[in-house]
Amino acid sequence: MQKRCLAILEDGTLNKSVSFSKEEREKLGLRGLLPYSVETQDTQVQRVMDGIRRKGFDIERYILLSSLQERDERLFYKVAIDHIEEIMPLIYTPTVGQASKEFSHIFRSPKGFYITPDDKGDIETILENWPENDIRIIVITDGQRILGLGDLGANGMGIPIGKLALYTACAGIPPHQALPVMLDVGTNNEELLSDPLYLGYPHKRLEGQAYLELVEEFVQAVQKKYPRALIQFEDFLTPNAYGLLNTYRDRILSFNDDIQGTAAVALAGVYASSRITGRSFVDSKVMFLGAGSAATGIADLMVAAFVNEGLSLEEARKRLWFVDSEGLVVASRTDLRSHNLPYAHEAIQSNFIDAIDSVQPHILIGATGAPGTFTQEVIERMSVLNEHPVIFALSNPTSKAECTAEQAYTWSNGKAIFSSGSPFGNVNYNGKVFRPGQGNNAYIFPGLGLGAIIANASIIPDELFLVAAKTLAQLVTDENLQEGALYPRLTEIRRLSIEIAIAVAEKAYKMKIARDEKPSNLKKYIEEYIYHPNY
Ligand SMILES: NC(=O)c1ccc[n+]([C@@H]2O[C@H](COP(=O)([O-])OP(=O)(O)OC[C@H]3O[C@@H](n4cnc5c(N)ncnc54)[C@H](O)[C@@H]3O)[C@@H](O)[C@H]2O)c1
Ligand SMILES: O=C(O)C[C@H](O)C(=O)O
Ligand SMILES: [Mg+2]
Repeated sequence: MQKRCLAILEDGTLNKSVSFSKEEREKLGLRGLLPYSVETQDTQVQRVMDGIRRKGFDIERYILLSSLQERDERLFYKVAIDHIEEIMPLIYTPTVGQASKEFSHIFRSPKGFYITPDDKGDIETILENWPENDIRIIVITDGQRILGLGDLGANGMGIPIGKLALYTACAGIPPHQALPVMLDVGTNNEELLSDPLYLGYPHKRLEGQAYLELVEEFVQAVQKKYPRALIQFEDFLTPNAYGLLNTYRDRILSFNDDIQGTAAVALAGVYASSRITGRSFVDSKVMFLGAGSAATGIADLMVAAFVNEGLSLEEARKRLWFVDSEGLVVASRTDLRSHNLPYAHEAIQSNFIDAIDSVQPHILIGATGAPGTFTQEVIERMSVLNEHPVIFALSNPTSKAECTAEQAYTWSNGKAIFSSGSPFGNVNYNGKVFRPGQGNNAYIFPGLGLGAIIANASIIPDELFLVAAKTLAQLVTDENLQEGALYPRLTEIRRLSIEIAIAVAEKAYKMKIARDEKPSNLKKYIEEYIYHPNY
């Protein structure tokens, strides 16, 4: 039955507030419930932007936007799409980091789906409580490694909510087809456990077999109710991130964004950097600071890319070097995890600076969660070794970046080609304005996910990440590079995501992993599928 009167204004998917026309007000029983003026959606966008700009703190802006998302979904997405450069840092990194830390304190009304160990055996049943029947994309976290902020338990729900808002804003996934999931298995964060307002399962983390069984039960429930849904694993602690990736990558439509999405965005940036440095990718030597899931994910995709260009596996791996909190990753070390072993070269263990001197990398990629680790000495060494050192400070949020954009440009005398996981504003150095690109998986996952959904792929093999990386790199313009950015402007993100989606879907059809027939006009099909927030 069609909703009427207040029920319409209280339904965020139907509400358009003062944009209801006089005729609609008459027909829907809204006369008397709204002020006189009938406004366009653009005028409402203006009012929201004024409200955002009037606030003193980003966390208040986050709360305002979160309430808007509930109250008037289309207006929320219209604001996000039309002002993406201003809004993305408020609904995503860095503000989503702070919002996650404070989640239990700023909580107003629930969004998304929660699973705890108490739900064991019932997940299929409780999933029936979710009102939508056609979920296409799920972002799930267990909150144990939220950005570089550590174990935030159930407070980590901010991340799936934020990632899915980007799926809609950046790639047009219809919001009712997206499901944020918190796998709340407890937290080992004592501060949260002793916080009387903490909303999560107030116990130490479930681990081992019981944990894996809960994930498996969830995956099976999803397969049953939402067999087309793509599951994106997000912000799991590295051992679980790899464990779950290895369990599910060849079995279901899924990927780990921190390992694989990050890999594609970094590889795209590295490809684009060749056009400035003049050094081809295949001749590049890369040093990673940090040897966790993000850095190793990048290296693994780079190996696949090198091998595609004709190198042997061994030659490929030899171009990639890691330094972690214990120093250079070398074969003689006994503390390494299995994902490090392919990159544990025969060399003498050393500290970071000595490793730079001995390896002489062209590209430096930080994924440590440890701020300030790209010191002046590090940037200066890289600048002595390279005319244009390529520097990625990927750790999020901004407070965890290995260095700031300003430091990278200043310490390299304006020579660095710099990208960061969280946004930095333009930097004026010696009269030249640099626009640092944002090396964040947000350039990849929306388009990749859209492509996988469109093809209804059965799995997401590395080839799909490679094609996404190549497509993104090709979309970087000379103008972007002249500004100093290895990535296009975010204002282009919807167009970029569609290009990535087309390339990914095409590849899926070619590899015969698509479960749906290829439409006669793929681009038109995608354009008809995607969500537009206009009233
Ligand atoms: N930009 C992006 O798109 C993106 C994507 C994924 C992850 N990240 C960021 O990457 C960071 C790391 O994530 P992860 O999942 O790889 O974490 P992780 O815990 O798996 O890895 C961290 C690594 O950094 C090393 N490390 C820590 N402190 C160090 C120090 N002072 N010196 C040298 N090495 C140090 C650790 O030894 C470990 O190898 C996080 O801050 C996350 O936000 C960014
Ligand atoms: O969430 C982000 O901004 C990127 C990435 O997935 C991360 O975990 O840091
Ligand atoms: Mg992440």
